[in-house]
Amino acid sequence: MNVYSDHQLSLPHSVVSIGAFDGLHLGHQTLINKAASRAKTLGVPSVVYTFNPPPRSFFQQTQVLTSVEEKVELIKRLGIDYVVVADFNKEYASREAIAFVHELQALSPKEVWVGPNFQFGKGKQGTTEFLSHYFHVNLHPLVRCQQGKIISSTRIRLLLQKNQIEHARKLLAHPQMTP
Ligand SMILES: Cc1cc2nc3c(=O)[nH]c(=O)nc-3n(C[C@H](O)[C@H](O)[C@H](O)COP(=O)(O)O)c2cc1C
Ligand SMILES: Nc1ncnc2c1ncn2[C@@H]1O[C@H](COP(=O)(O)OP(=O)(O)OP(=O)(O)O)[C@@H](O)[C@H]1O
Repeated sequence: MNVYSDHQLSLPHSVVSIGAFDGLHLGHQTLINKAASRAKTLGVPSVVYTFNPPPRSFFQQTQVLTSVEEKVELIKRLGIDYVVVADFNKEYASREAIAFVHELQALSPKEVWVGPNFQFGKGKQGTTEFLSHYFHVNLHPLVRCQQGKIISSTRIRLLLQKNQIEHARKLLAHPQMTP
């Protein structure tokens, strides 16, 4: 698997999944696995486009669940061909949504896979609906835990704060943590 910074990678075709993916929890893994399986079916490379630090930690100083090294390692284990890790800083966050679209166009995605709550661009102005004007966007349903609650990095952070480590681990479902 090859790792790139933003604006470095250009591909003739691909399937791309996008997100902060902090923690690379079971919901993230399911989304990325789906995108990877679509890439195989279409015979094109799979790309994960992510951000460092996670935007929520940049703006709200939230706890970071996985270092960028851990996140890249976990993505590698999912059998992804390329990872783009964008430096998320003040300059990057102030880019318009259309600038992000132009960057994605360099990857020539046949399909883009995100969750229904994905937003991007300055002030979160870019919606999945906006993205779908430019790409074939597939919205993966939000993965839930056994009790039916949506799995999210925010929920895992809260569990860790409450010292519910085992529960958090179950939702993270990292390969080395499952028996
Ligand atoms: C070009 C670009 C600019 C962004 N600017 C902002 C911003 O101004 N404020 C903000 O809260 N998030 C911003 N984000 C982060 C997104 O809101 C979002 O957190 C990110 O795309 C990851 O999606 P996810 O949280 O669904 O994983 C930006 C993202 C991109 C790609
Ligand atoms: N439970 C889930 N099932 C499927 N996809 C998800 C799930 N949670 C997030 N996603 C998708 O994965 C990508 C990364 O999302 P993100 O990093 O914002 O996750 P999150 O867990 O919702 O984080 P946070 O709680 O910090 O907002 C986005 O495209 C998002 O829509």
